[in-house]
Amino acid sequence: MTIHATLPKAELHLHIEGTLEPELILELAARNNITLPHPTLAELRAQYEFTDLQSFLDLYYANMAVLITEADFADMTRAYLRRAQAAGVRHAEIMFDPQAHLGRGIPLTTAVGGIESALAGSEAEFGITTGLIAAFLRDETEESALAVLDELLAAEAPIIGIGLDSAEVGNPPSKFIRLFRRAREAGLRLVAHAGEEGDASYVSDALDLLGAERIDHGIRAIEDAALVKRLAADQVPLTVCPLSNVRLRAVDTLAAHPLPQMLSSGLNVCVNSDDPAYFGGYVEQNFASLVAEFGFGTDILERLAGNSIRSSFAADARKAELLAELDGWRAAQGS
Ligand code: HPA
Ligand SMILES: [Zn+2]
Repeated sequence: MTIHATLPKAELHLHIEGTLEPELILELAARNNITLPHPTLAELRAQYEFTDLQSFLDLYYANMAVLITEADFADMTRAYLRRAQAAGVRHAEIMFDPQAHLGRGIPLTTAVGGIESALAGSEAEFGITTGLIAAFLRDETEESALAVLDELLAAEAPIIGIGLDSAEVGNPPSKFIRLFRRAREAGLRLVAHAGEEGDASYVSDALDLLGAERIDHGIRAIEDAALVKRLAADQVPLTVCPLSNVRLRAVDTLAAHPLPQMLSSGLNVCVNSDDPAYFGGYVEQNFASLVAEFGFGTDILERLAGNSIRSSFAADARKAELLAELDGWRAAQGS
């Protein structure tokens, strides 16, 4: 195993629907008698050339059509956990898109039940502790999100928090103030995508208007020096996804990615895979690309992994256990 795979880490920015590999899409389509618009592996794979966030989202939502039964959701989730174990992931906080499934006529209980049945066995089977986050689609209305949140709460769905994803620009945090207030009152943790395609104001508004505890992406915060100072002072966690940013052209090249500048500005950044089946790599491949591009050494890898563990919503005892494992990893590097 490479050192990027042995590095003990938490993955905090992961859309479970974005882990559907093309092979599994075809397998589930066959199992459910669904005819796909791109029915062969070659044709399907040819669709994975994205020009921006929306061109990715169009395929991501279309491919979800193969998820019909609880077993489908469970198989997808177990495949991710198996792959994450090989990537050195020891704790995973997993987002899913309840509205995307409800919109296709799939009951919430099917999606949540299937994902949860895989998560329930994760610690024993894969050594990965987990948390489930319901992400709301920011291009749908706040009323829709509120209704789905109420349904999740009424069903006592095993979620630890809520997030905000999908098309960012034109759907700012101010649209979801009531949603986040209600989730906070229900005792849920709060995260939001911000500053992926949207400018730095999306990041500050997610903090100020929504009370987000963690920002997914946040890379465009770097354009606002005052915001960078604030994020550094408050050590706001930013779940950065380098290969995603390259594939969705949020940055021109990996060499142009702001991660090194974010690190030198003292920001609390960690590395994540976002939608690994779509963006060319799981989390250890994100680390490997960063090492190849920027020459990050053991100290930076340890800092990034430490940030991921400390920024997680895992219990304090679990965080302490993983930080001790990270110490052990560092010692084993002989430095
Ligand atoms: O990278 C993403 N950005 C926004 N919404 C998403 N939904 C799945 N992946 C993403
Ligand atoms: Zn994301």
